[in-house]
Amino acid sequence: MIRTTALSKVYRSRERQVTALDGVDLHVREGEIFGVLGRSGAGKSTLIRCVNLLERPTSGTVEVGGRELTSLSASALRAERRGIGMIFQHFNLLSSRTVAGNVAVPLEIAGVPRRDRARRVAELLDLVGLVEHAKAYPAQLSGGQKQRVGIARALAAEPRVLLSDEATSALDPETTRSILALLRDLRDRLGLTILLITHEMDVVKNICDSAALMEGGRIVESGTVPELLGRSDSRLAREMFPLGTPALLAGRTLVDITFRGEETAQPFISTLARTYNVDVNVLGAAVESVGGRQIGRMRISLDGTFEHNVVPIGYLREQGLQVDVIDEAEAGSGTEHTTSDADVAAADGVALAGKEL
Ligand SMILES: Nc1ncnc2c1ncn2[C@@H]1O[C@H](COP(=O)(O)OP(=O)(O)OP(=O)(O)O)[C@@H](O)[C@H]1O
Repeated sequence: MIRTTALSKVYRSRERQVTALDGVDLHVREGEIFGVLGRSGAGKSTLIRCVNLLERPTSGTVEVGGRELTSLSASALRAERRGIGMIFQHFNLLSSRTVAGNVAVPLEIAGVPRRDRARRVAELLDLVGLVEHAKAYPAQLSGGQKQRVGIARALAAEPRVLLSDEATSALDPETTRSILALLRDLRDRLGLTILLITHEMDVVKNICDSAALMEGGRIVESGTVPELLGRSDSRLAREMFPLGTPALLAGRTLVDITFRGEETAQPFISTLARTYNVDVNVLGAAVESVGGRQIGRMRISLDGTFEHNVVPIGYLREQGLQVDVIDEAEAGSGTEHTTSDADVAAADGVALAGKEL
């Protein structure tokens, strides 16, 4: 649905030049929610602004819905942009207009007749749960309500694509969750494709089907969340589902289990303990339930050395779980044999807390 090819953007001023994008190949599939993560200055805003050509790339191409935007005339580009809505961190609402008045702006620009406009605005406010606030002014709204107005306005022209530029960064965690739930619901109901940029790992973890990590104007890692989880070297997966540095325990085997939605670990762990009569300790888990399916990682320790546990580990692998046995090279400094399982569990915690890049 969205494809950028070898996208580059160089900002030049008299004193210096900055390469904000350096050959970005991005592919967002139709109907997915795709999150781009990265530290400040990584190039995220430039990328999203290049997708609807608010910013002209220095080189490379941008395709949205099969049309190459970079080759369109100004008027054809204006028409294509109607199919791309955008929401912003600071909402960008007109303070002198009511909620309904703000949502009506794109319809007025598109020349929609007054009666149709009123009907469409009512539908949009219903969609975002703001019917009762139609006559309120932005100053009378909470941050979450303002962002709902921003979302309704972005959807006014019935776009197929929604771009979100740090849309929840100015909101508290609970409001963030409700806005993310709204975005997911809108994607499901309207079949939207959503590209969002964020510096919050929790946003990606909560709603994204796919994610990319940007650094220095490049995409250094990308894939669907299950694909990323399947890569042992994925930084995004480690940040999303952190288990901490493993600490080896004398006479026990440490194992990391990754499950990607097709299976859940817990029933297998119980079966494992019963069938093979092994003592299993869960040392840490970073698990999220997405659409009724569990994805995440879990660290367990099994009684005995690796040689003693070849069969139970084989059993876990046969269940379709990704199983990584941790050896000394990967373990952290806590390898003293006095470390107890309880210490390790306390150190790892059940890592569900928010994490920022
Ligand atoms: N209009 C501009 N003129 C010159 N340099 C710019 C301009 N916009 C961005 N840059 C530079 O391009 C680089 C990427 O900036 P960009 O805003 O895309 O990063 P970002 O990942 O979105 O960061 P943030 O999360 O802080 O917004 C930075 O070095 C920034 O200083």
